[in-house]
Amino acid sequence: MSIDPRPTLIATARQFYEMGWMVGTAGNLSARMPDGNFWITASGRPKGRLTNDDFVLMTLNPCQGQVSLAPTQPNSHRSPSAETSIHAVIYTLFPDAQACYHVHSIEANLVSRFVSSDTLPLPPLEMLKGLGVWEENPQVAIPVFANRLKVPLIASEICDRFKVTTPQIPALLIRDHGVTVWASSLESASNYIEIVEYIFRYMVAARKIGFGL
Ligand SMILES: CSC[C@@H](O)[C@@H](O)C(=O)COP(=O)(O)O
Ligand SMILES: [Zn+2]
Repeated sequence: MSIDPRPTLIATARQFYEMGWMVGTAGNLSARMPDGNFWITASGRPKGRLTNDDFVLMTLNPCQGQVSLAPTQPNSHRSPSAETSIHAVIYTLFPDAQACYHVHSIEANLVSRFVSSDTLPLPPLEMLKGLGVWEENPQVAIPVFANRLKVPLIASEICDRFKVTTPQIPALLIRDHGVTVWASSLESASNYIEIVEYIFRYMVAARKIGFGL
């Protein structure tokens, strides 16, 4: 029997809420199960006060990259996150991804405005090792996508771009919206969120003191 990831997702959402990254109903978290289904936060639930009832089990249809409610879905009165299509694309493109986390921080939104292009260069910080970049003076950029009212449009733009160009780090930014990471475990996904948020805080602080990157 597989382990239910919901208690960990609840604790993680609470931690991110306390950091100011999942205020109100902002953000969504998901975890893939061994059978390929994934649990995702239900739409519009308060992320600092989630319960097991605030998750929806989804089935991934890898052929079409589409998702539907799993037949064994217990919380049928809940709708899945409005951003489920993005999680589905990540799980489809990255077979090793077991967790996908999306948060809204002030810093993520500020840095997404530092460029008008579709990638944002990151400073060559030691912290990048935590995202799997083991290079001296690494030249790494995070992909940036436009925010769109119709979330499946964002998902299909992510899919189209990542099918051609694999991102250097397991993270993407949606301009004026937030950051999404994916990882091979819940713990790593949590670490990745903390690391990208550290890098964004550094970038905002550096710009504040006129420190060129
Ligand atoms: C505070 S509203 C934010 C939403 O529009 C969305 O961007 C978000 O992250 C949460 O949506 P949800 O449907 O609850 O997963
Ligand atoms: Zn969002």
